[in-house]
Amino acid sequence: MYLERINQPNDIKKIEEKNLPLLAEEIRRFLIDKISTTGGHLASNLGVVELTMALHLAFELPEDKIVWDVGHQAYTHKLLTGRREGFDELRKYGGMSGFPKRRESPCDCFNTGHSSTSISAGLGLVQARELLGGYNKVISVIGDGALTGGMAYEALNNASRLESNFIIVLNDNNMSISENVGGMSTYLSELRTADAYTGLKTGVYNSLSKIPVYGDKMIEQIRKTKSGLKQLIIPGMFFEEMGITYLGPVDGHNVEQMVKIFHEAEKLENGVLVHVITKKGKGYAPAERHPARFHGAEPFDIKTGLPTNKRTKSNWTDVFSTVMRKLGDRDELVVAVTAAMPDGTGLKRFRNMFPDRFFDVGIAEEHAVTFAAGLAAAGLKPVVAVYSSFLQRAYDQILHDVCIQNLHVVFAVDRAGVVGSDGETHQGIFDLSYLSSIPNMTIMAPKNKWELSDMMKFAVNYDRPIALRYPRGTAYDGLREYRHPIEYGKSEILFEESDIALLAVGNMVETALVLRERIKDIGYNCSLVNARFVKPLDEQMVREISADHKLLVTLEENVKSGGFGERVLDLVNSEHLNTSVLITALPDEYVEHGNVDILKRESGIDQETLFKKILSEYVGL
Ligand SMILES: Cc1ncc(C[n+]2csc(CCOP(=O)(O)OP(=O)(O)O)c2C)c(N)n1
Ligand SMILES: CC(=O)[C@@H](O)[C@H](O)COP(=O)(O)O
Ligand SMILES: [Mg+2]
Repeated sequence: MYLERINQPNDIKKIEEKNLPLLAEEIRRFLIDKISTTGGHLASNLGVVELTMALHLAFELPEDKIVWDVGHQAYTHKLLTGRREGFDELRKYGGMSGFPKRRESPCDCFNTGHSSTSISAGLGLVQARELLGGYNKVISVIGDGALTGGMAYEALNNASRLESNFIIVLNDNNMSISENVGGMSTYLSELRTADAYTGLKTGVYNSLSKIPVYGDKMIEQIRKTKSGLKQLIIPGMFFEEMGITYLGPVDGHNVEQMVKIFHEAEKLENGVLVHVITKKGKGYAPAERHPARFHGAEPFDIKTGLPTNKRTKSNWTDVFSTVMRKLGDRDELVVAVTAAMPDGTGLKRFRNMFPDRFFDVGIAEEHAVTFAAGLAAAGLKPVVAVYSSFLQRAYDQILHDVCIQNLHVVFAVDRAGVVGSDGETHQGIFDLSYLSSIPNMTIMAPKNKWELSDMMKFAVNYDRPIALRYPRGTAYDGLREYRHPIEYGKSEILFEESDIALLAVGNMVETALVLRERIKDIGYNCSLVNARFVKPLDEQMVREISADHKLLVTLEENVKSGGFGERVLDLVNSEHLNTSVLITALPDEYVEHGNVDILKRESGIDQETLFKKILSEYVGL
């Protein structure tokens, strides 16, 4: 067992070269075995086993710094830096994160989770090295999918002036989560087949260099010519012209070749991009066949590749997916936009039915929003389906391009609230705050799956910026009989009594329903309001309910700061309404990874904690 011999950084260097393929095999078996029980990002990790080994062989950790873009592919890196035991608790509460974490190991030099940050961060480390010294090589590893993100180009542009070594490894598996998209992806496909031309390049240069005096000039001339011929002769022209040396393409499953090229790369005194070709899911047939399905896998049966836990109920995304298909059918102006998440957001079915009205723009949330603003300005009804935490990136585009112009863009904000095992980078707990602060924005949150459907219909028929947010996981299918038509800015009163009023946002209505039963069981009266609209706030409802309730309790799965509760409190205070307000929301903290129920408990928004808080508040009045 070679893997057992790896207990700390650089132990891989003690393994004989001839045994490295066996180590790679063991790593793959280990990852498949562990992830089949814990779940996790399997396909991307299987693809970079040899690449990671080569990096660890060529460089010295932690003195050299590897920045992993997104970071979902860093499992082999974790193994090779002595974190084998951590895999039993991978992505569990208190256990090892699924992403690089500086607090976890000195070999994790930069935290990631969101895409396309690695070149910027790497360049920062390089410039700091020049000023402060203290460490050695800096290597940013970025995928072809992540290279569709705008930040990557901003960083490349910035790196072009660099006069010291900075290695960028482009891990090209021709896949994002789904098929990769766009011009860069096409360009990389051409480069992938360009190794034939690498020989041509060397041959032409060798022949020319033998011609006295003029040979060198001709080589220089070829270098400067912006012709198609040059594209053939010098692969990687795009990067070369940016001032970044291009090396490759190299077989990302050949450790020896990669180590050699990394050693070449580290000799250069500028930015250098090493183009590495890998296969997503390598070594596990179901993942090779279905890389998207095994990108982020739930626990699965290794033999069949099928999920261990069969889903019996639809999740929120399924409901959104179905309603989008119906809306697309009914209204030809409805178009759909995703930033590289057709599977995760449920837009795949819309794409299959209406390919001309579906736009996957790559991992480019900022662009997605402004692009949608353009679509809306021309009269279409764009629905931007996006995860709450990824939409954070597009704050200015929402404000500057959509809301100032009051354009009709619908934001379907998925994964809103606590998402679980991806952890702090992915929790969707800020959207109510960041969206609420933008004038002209309307924000809704459905209590159950029927309301999600009704709200989507309402949103596409509205004519200004509008967002609705819903969580990850199973869609609530209770309270079916409460399906009052959606009225702009109006909440839905589900139970009207006195004493305590629970004002709940979206999925918190389900929790509030149980809380209400418990409150009533101990003898108090309790009303329950489904807020429906976070913005505009249903002020009339707050005024009326304040009149006969001593305590208003707001419930939301969002940080308190800038959330729904603060809006209610602000109204109560500013109008001196005769009631008290208890805001229940997430604290001003990042929520780490783990099981959603545990995380909610730790954050104080689980049913039990809420019950105690409400009672103690009410009794104390
Ligand atoms: C800003 C942002 N948007 C979307 C995602 C979701 N996401 C995670 S990995 C990924 C695909 C990355 O593709 P690539 O960089 O090629 O890595 P691979 O999985 O192919 O190794 C996407 C879209 C994200 N992490 N960050
Ligand atoms: C790494 C990444 O950002 C995605 O793969 C994310 O983990 C997907 O999350 P869901 O599982 O909620 O679709
Ligand atoms: Mg990829």
